Amino acid sequence: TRTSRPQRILKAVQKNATKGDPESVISAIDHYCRHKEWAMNVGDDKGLILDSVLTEVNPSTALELGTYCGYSTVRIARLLSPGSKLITVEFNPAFAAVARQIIAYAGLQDKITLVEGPSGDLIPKMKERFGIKSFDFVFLDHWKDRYEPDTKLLEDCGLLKKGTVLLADNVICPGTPEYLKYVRNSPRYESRYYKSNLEYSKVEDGLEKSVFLG
Ligand SMILES: CCNc1ncnc2c1ncn2[C@@H]1O[C@H](/C=C/CNC(=O)c2cc(-c3ccc(F)cc3)cc(O)c2O)[C@@H](O)[C@H]1O
Ligand SMILES: [Mg+2]
Repeated sequence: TRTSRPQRILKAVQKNATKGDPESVISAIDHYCRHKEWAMNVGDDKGLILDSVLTEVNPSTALELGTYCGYSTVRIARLLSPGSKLITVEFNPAFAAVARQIIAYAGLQDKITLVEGPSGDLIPKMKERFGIKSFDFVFLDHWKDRYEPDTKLLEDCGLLKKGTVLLADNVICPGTPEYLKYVRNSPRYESRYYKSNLEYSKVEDGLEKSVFLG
């Protein structure tokens, strides 16, 4: 096909959403992916859990691993208080290019810094490059076998503090067994599973919320 799936999602946003209105961008993507073609956005069902955890944490500094088209980026940034920042990491330039346009369409570019590159290289540079002391909130939604190593890397780089909340997508489907084992068995985390369903489907999936205890 001539266009990519992310490009078709962007077109659906430009056609059906209102510029500067994040809610309409979220709805346009959800409608397109539910009725036209599936895509790996966190989606509306798990999105409600993401919203409730975000409202509870009210992070000043948030990190997202795996931007893709920017759906959860917009979902997170729309709930941030004035002056709060979200850094999102994406290593596929084509996906990053679409995400930038969707973020701009939602009018949230001032709250979001999209950094292109692999998380493994970028996490150690967060302090020096972005003046981050630590993150209040981390959303993990990139390659599933990278959740555990990147969490350990965030710890080692001193980017987690007492009370930092990690929220991980897809802990059931496709599944993140090593990550679950790590956060559920480590004395340094208080973990809880939020049952839901895979985006735009009836298959079970869920989010794992893990609070770093310091
Ligand atoms: C190398 C690790 N570091 C990375 N650093 C920066 N960006 C990264 C990284 N990994 C992956 N990415 C990016 O994150 C995104 C990858 C997400 C991987 N997600 C999934 O595989 C996924 C897959 C499903 C799924 C579920 C059921 C199915 F039948 C089929 C697919 C559902 C989801 O919600 C998913 O999140 C891409 O944009 C990729 O370019
Ligand atoms: Mg996901």
